[in-house]
Amino acid sequence: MAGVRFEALSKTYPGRRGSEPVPVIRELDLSIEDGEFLVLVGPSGCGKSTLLRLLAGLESPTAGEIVIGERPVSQVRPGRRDVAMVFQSYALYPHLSVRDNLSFGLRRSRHRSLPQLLQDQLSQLSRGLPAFLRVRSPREELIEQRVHTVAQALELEPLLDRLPKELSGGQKQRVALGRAMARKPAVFLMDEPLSNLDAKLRNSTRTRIVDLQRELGTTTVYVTHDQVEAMTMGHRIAVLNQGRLQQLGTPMELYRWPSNLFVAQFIGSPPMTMLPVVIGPGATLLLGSKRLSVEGPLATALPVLEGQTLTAGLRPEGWRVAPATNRNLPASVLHCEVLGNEQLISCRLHDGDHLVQVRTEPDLTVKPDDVLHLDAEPSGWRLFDASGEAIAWQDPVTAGPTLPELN
Ligand SMILES: Nc1ncnc2c1ncn2[C@@H]1O[C@H](COP(=O)(O)OP(=O)(O)OP(=O)(O)O)[C@@H](O)[C@H]1O
Repeated sequence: MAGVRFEALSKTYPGRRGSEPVPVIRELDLSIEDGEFLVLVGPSGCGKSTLLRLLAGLESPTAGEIVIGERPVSQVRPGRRDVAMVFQSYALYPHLSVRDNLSFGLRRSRHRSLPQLLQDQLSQLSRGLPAFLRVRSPREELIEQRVHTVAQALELEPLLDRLPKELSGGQKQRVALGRAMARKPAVFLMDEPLSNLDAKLRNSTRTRIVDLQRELGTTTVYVTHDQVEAMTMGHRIAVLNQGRLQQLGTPMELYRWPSNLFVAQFIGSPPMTMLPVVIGPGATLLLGSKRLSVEGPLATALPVLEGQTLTAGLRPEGWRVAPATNRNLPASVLHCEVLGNEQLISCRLHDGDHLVQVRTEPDLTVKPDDVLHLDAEPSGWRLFDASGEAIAWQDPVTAGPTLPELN
């Protein structure tokens, strides 16, 4: 097993017929620990699949290096990189049984002497014969053993003799996972492997992947668009935008302390509400006629910022529906969604006409056009400057606030 390092990695596709070249990955530096489960997220077209393809060797970098373990691999052919990729489309061989799909990568292994090759051929040819006539090379035995272990782990044993067309989507995806696992690669690459599955199957396969990764300890890079997968599966999340790394951290670090506006709005569903505020005296934010208090690490940064206009963000659970006072914010309800265990209310603040998403308990009865009075959790505020960088976001290493740079 091995960690992975991207060192100043860039990939630019040549433009078509005289059009501009397309930079897709831009000077990316990122280290993935040995045994880590890293989730890669970002908007469509930000370069996630390209990064996986670069790591797998299906694309060559324009500049920079990729290191697997301690080995630079930019010049190494895909088959020699010891990585296995699982795609959204499963990519099973339609004419091969589940058993043969699982063992396909193992049979293709190249380092064999001529006698081994002959022994393996003989072993393959005799597969259809009655057991007492069959010749089994040691390698063939090993392959059978691996297929058996993987089939057991993924509950594929009853399906081993079926063809892919005789499987459900979830079963096909388990075969695709099994094929990657059977090879015991140094690194697993997974490109939205669950996106073709229905919600229930997605949940069960998600936990199965997490358990398997923990058991095998194989370094894994997992691309997804799904917020739940991003928050629950990985040790860390890397957020990409336009080929640049925006933030790397544990799911809760990114959720609680996004390092910029992009991450704040990309991580979390529904996203943070963003409001233009002026920093007032005594750790307060001025929004229209209202004064909102701030507590926590951010409050210590506010005195030096007094008078500045910044963007303030609050997560949906940072708002609370409260009895009317002259301190809280009146808002008109636009619509509500009851999701069983919670309710999401979209409303429009009377101060400044801003849209706000509020997460409440499901039993609160509200309807469109009702007026609610909202309190903001003082420690829930996050602040961003004009360039979109977070102010005083908590440094996860020191767990202390990073104070803003003063001009
Ligand atoms: N072979 C290619 N030639 C030119 N441009 C390409 C090529 N492959 C990808 N691109 C472009 O590179 C950008 C990144 O593509 P990539 O598939 O890596 O994005 P992604 O983040 O995986 O997107 P999605 O989430 O939609 O799958 C896109 O703008 C895409 O059009």
